[in-house]
Amino acid sequence: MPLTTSNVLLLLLVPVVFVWTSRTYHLIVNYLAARKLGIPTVVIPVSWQDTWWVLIWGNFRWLRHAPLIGHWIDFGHHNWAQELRWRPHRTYGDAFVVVSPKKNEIMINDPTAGVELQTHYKAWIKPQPLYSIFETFGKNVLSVNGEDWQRHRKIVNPAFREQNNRLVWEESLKQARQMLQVASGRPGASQTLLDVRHDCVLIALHVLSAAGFGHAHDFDGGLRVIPPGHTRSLAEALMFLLQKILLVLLSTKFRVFGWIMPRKHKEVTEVVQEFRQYMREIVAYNRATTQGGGGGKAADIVSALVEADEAAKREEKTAGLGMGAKPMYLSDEELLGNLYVFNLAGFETTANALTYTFPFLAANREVQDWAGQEVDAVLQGTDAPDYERVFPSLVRCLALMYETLRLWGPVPDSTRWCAGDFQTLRVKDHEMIIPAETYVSTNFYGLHSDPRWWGADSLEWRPQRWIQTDRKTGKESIAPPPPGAAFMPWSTGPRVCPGRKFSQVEFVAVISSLLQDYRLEPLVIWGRMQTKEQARQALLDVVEDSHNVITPKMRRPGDAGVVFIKR
Ligand code: HEM
Repeated sequence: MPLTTSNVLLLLLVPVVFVWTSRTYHLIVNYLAARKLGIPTVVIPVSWQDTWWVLIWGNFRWLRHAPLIGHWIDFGHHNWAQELRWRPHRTYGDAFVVVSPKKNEIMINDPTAGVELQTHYKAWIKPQPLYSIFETFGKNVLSVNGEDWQRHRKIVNPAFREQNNRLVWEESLKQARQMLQVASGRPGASQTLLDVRHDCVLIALHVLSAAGFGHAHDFDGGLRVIPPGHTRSLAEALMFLLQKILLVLLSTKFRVFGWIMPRKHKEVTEVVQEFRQYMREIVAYNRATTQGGGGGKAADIVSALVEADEAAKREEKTAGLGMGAKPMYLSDEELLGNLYVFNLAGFETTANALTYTFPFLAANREVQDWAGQEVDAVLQGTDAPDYERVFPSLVRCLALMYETLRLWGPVPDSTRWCAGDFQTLRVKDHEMIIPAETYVSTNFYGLHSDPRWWGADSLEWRPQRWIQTDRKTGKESIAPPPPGAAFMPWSTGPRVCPGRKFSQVEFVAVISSLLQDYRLEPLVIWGRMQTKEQARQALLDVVEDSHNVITPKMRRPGDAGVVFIKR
């Protein structure tokens, strides 16, 4: 065939027509399947399941309010729940299905159905296409299902014991004090929310390094040091892996990526290798120290994990399981996979909870004084508050965390699909038969802020809502969510976050250290604002203008800030 212009055009057109026809076909098939569910449908031509669209979605954000196609942009983003919360459910109901050429996704904003999806982990499992993103270093407790998950969780659970929480407490106090010294020593004791995020990330990284991996460092310097035999610090490697998770996925899963972007591929390969080496060294060290079995005295997570794994190996030997029987322990690759996930799940989540709490505190002086009263009464001026005595009494500090997670938790929605060919799911009086490979996502942000359950002030940060007082003793404790509501920022049921208490202890230690010695005020950034009230409003605006990069992130953290006032 001669290479004429019309032939070239034809050659280019053929794949376009093929892709278009195939997508239209799948859209129609999916639409017909969605109709059978008996709930409202929203049809979109592109979705977050199209990788290419995820990469360019941001450029079309401005079209969100355009008539007719605005909702393509809204629902075409994987974390629309973060921005829109419960609002689309007012139009489409507490269960509706988003139909695209990829897989159908049912969105749920019903507390009972949401709890069922999280709790019945055998019927509603984690979809592999979504969770394989967390398997760069091996399968792990977060990503697997069924019997495999039970094996992982049995070995992971003992690592999160009270002994470990005490270590988290002590390390968090140390980090918080050092951070407060650095922060209050900055010019004018003031910082933008960018500095706040930076400080909170460093605290969380250091606490995880000490209480998770047995390596304690000082706040200033610490983890950024490059040990002999390495080319990057652990902090640097970790931040790269977390912040470029999509790049890491593309580079490790698709060989073609290396041909198209050789420089990026090389960088990813180096960082992955570096991180693997760190984790291998940590495991080797812990294996050596737990040799002989049962002798592990260290309180950090990894030593307990390695100890539990070695114990499972011994148990298996004693039980004399025959050839072909499934192992009871974790392979080396699975061990590494779990260490990676502890890093991923353990630091970004808590760092975020702290980062979002600072601006709210600075904008609400009365809440600082309210929580500060408790801190003064419980700590009574001591510099070394004892974990067992103090932590359970700092319920107002914990209420601050609940309230921040209610509005800005790290996981805006949570997706499952059914095990087997189908499952039934009831939303109020409507029962659906949900076929295999249909995503079912619980809208956490909707459930946590819908005014039907949380009242007219549902979008206000008001930690007092979490405190109840015993009429007889006057003792305060955390109140349950309002009647009919569900609150599950750490998920719920057997797959509830094993690091829940770890994160609570860390948060309370940091916040109580802050309130013991300081109060926060909104920072007036000269040239941008003039009054304290404008500075306060800027804090709230910057928080509200968040997008989602693995977890919620403020788009303009440099546009508002806080000042540390010594008491
Ligand atoms: C504010 C802090 C935290 C929040 C809000 C949080 C939230 C969550 C949520 C929602 C899940 C369920 C995820 C899913 O279903 O896909 C989860 C699972 C998990 N989290 Fe956390 N997390 C926090 C801190 C931590 C910490 C500090 C660690 C470890 C050091 C940790 C380790 C894990 C692990 C290993 C899982 C998987 C559990 C399983 O599937 O059995 N998390 N977390």
